[in-house]
Amino acid sequence: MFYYGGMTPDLASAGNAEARQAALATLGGQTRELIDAVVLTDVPEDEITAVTAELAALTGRLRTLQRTAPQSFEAGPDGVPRHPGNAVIGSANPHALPLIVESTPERTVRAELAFRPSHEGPPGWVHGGVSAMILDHLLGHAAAVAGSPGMTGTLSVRYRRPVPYGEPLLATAEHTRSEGRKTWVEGRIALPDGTVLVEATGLFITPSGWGRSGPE
Ligand SMILES: CCCCCCCC(=O)SCCNC(=O)CCNC(=O)[C@H](O)C(C)(C)COP(=O)(O)OP(=O)(O)OC[C@H]1O[C@@H](n2cnc3c(N)ncnc32)[C@H](O)[C@@H]1OP(=O)(O)O
Repeated sequence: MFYYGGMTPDLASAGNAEARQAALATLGGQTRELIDAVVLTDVPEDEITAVTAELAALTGRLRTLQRTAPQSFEAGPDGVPRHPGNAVIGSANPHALPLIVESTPERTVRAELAFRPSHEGPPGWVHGGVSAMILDHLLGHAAAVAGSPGMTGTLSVRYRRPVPYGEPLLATAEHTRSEGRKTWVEGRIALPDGTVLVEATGLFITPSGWGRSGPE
């Protein structure tokens, strides 16, 4: 486990910290709804202007006290690692789906997901960079589950078919081999019937000084 710090000591204490994380996750979820509403809105222009003014006021309230350090990366009460600020899995990060990654007994990983309208790239389809980001994280998680946590060295993505948003999909990944600090992983995003839409292979490097759980 590693900890970036960033929370004041009183907030980091027990139940207080849990309640705060829950509140931040709720804020993150509401903001995701806002982002999609903005992307899809068709209200009249004067309403857009009025909402924009209200949002500016809300943004100002949140900016009155801002963290200067990243969110912590730590185990939750259920023992599952969590990183609320992460762009892929972070409950408190509106950019995150958030992806919920499960490990299998075979030490592979899987995540059920549905992209959002805000992930659009080509009209009606998901942006290729967003698919790559999801696979990057999932492959990294697979390397970690296999006992070789690391940073992405290379990521190769093959886009087989356009990826829809708003539909259930399944992402899976598994470790293929390791040599010293280098670990190769592969994964894919597929339709529920198994049709592969995007597949990726990645090389993850365990930086010197990291243990089997990440930075120490
Ligand atoms: C559970 C959570 C999952 C989270 C997943 C998140 C994934 C991410 O997004 S990580 C962020 C994106 N990646 C990065 O920012 C990485 C930036 N790069 C770095 O920090 C460093 O270059 C790092 C850590 C990859 C390698 O640094 P370092 O440990 O000094 O490696 P170094 O000693 O030079 O090389 C070790 C070996 O790896 C190889 N290698 C290093 N970098 C690369 C690379 N990019 N591509 C291919 N091979 C590489 C070297 O050739 C060497 O091989 P060999 O042992 O055969 O000679």
